[in-house]
Amino acid sequence: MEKIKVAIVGSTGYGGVELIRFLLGHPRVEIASVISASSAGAPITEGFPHLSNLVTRPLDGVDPREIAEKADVVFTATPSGVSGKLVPQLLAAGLRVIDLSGDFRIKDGAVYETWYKHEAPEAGLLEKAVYGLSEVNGAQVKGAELISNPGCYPTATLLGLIPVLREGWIDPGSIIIDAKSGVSGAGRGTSLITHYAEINENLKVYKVNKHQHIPEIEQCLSEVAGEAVTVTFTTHLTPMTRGIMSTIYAGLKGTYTEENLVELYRQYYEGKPFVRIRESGKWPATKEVFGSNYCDIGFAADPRTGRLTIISVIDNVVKGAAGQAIQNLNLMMGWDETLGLQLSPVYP
Ligand SMILES: NC(=O)C1=CN([C@@H]2O[C@H](COP(=O)(O)OP(=O)(O)OC[C@H]3O[C@@H](n4cnc5c(N)ncnc54)[C@H](OP(=O)(O)O)[C@@H]3O)[C@@H](O)[C@H]2O)C=CC1
Ligand SMILES: CC(=O)N[C@@H](CCC(=O)OP(=O)(O)O)C(=O)O
Repeated sequence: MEKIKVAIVGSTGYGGVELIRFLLGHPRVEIASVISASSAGAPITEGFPHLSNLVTRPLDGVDPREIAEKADVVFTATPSGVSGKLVPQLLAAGLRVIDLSGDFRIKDGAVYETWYKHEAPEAGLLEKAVYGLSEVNGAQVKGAELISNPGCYPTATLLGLIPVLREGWIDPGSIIIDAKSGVSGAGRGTSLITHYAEINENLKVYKVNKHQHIPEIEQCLSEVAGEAVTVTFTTHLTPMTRGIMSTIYAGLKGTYTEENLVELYRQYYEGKPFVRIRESGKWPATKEVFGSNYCDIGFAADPRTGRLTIISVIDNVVKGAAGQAIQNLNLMMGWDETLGLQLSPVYP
């Protein structure tokens, strides 16, 4: 079977290393270049012995022309601010790009600058970038030149909310999202907040009303609802390595049972292999998706308060980053979207 060649910039970060893990098992992909800004020339196995005998080529430097000579598609698993400057050069060199950062997700540059606190990429590229929420935007992803991979919290939250919002079953002004993440969501760099002694046996709230994923969630929900939607979104850091649980509350506009919700979601996600809907009264846990590309969703509808609770879980490094990026590569190329991603969650 003919293979395409891919390169990974930021291959020494959590997202990059996870891309390598899945792409090594992808039947239609050859990893042509693993790239590092700080360790070019060194073998990747120096920092990641678990890749011994699996990735034998040394790390390449960040040179868009060289990358274009080796590869057809490049993943940029680079920090926000870095992607915004690098991606235009990669596109100009003729590459197709799947960017994992937040730099191309927000269509309005001024909104981006308010939340990310640095300069937005050029407006034309923000317009061109396809927001790669695979289950929702798969048709636009096909053939795209630049895919902006969604954030980890937005992935769990939007997949949990879109069907019920689109159907008009909830009040768009009533949405509250309470989300928790494992520490790998913060990337591989060390910081006091993710230091073992600070997070072990601890639960921390952070970036209250200031999280950079708020405008991304609101942008997508507003498109779905056809009106401006604002949300209350609170993030927590938990003492686990991987996993996101997004617990979402909204006021119901009618009397809907959990059975109605299960049916609605199963219909909406029919033919979408990575979204699994729990039956009534069963709620998903982060361990049930650990190491996999699944998003599992469950519900509780409370007739006493008229409120709906949606619980949506993903592995932040997989469905929240590298896995969805590969799903988007598959959709971009017109392949079966599960190629290279058919791993069950790790248990126990
Ligand atoms: N971790 C997660 O769960 C998620 C992460 N993301 C986003 O994906 C991106 C990658 O995240 P993650 O892997 O966790 O981050 P990490 O901090 O673990 O890795 C980022 C990598 O980027 C590389 N890098 C840094 N500066 C440059 C530069 N100037 N040019 C080229 N490469 C550079 C670094 O490697 P080196 O110095 O070797 O080049 C580093 O390994 C980020 O934008 C993040 O916000 C999105 C969803 C979820
Ligand atoms: C636990 C943790 O710190 N998570 C990070 C997720 C960041 C991320 O994924 O960055 P993007 O904006 O590129 O999506 C955070 O809350 O900022």
